[in-house]
Amino acid sequence: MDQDAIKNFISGLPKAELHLHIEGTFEPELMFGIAERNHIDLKYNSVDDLKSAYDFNNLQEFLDIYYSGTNVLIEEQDFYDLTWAYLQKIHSQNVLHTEIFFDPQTHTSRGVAFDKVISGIHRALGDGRSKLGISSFLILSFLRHLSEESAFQTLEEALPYKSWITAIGLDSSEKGHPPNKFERVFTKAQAEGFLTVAHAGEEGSPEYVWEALKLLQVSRIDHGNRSLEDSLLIDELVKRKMSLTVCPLSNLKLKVVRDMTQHPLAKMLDKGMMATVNSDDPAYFGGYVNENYEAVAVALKLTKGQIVQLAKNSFTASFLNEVEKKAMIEKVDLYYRDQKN
Ligand code: HPA
Ligand SMILES: [Zn+2]
Repeated sequence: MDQDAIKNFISGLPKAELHLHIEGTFEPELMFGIAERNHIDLKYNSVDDLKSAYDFNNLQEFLDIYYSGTNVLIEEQDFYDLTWAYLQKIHSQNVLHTEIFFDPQTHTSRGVAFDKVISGIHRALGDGRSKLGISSFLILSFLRHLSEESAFQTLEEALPYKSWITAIGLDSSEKGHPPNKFERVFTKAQAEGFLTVAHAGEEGSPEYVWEALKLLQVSRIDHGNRSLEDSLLIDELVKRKMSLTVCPLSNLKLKVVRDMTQHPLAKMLDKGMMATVNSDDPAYFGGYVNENYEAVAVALKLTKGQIVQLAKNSFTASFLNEVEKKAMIEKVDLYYRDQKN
């Protein structure tokens, strides 16, 4: 398959996205627009000036810029606009279902009310459903560089909005902030009925993945790249059919992998792991879901069958119910069959 054929095949393929930080979809053009209407000065003179700062050596260098970009988000409408722009974008990429992280502490710590953040996102997701036919779930993610107490407080603030939130996640600076720091708050979250996921094994050691499984009882591991360093862990992940939400362009931009040809995704699939492809923070890493599929498909010379497997995995690993999953997977099969004829 040449590159155009791969691109076309991926673009029509029905997909789900399971690892996406809504704050990471903040495109520079929208950032400048919202900054202006909120009368906030960005320290960059232009979109190009801002984009030139998107050059990272590790996760922390990215996070510093990512958090500073959120400073212009103040009103409910800002969170709506941010989410709506993302939904329109993925609609053009044939993403039928998305499960979105949001980081409330990034906003509440600046004095923006939890209600404004979640109401704007929730309203856009409702419009995504009614106007674009995109189904979605929301995942509240704790910032792991902050304290356990702050996570407990955030969970408390979320309880009145329980019906809008499907799962609790864990993101931000991984090293030095192992999952065990959040065991008690995740236990409480589960008792309140939330599912759990956690970023683990992006920069952190395989031990962080073990902890996420055993202490946080996660339904998915976000990233999980470094799991491949531990053969017992690989066996455990395969046995549990544990899904990994892998983010290829993120891994490249944050230097988790040296080169896309070295990306562990092919190895994960070979070993029978439930890997999925996602965009993480598309406005910062140079691509949405389709560009992530394309990058790995080309670099790792994936077959059409493997690309289709990734799309099916994205639905299998989602929080949709079994009937919904089956219907989505049938759409993938139908597409593949049509493409063969
Ligand atoms: O890839 C990530 N890792 C950890 N925290 C994050 N917050 C946004 N993206 C990420
Ligand atoms: Zn992430």
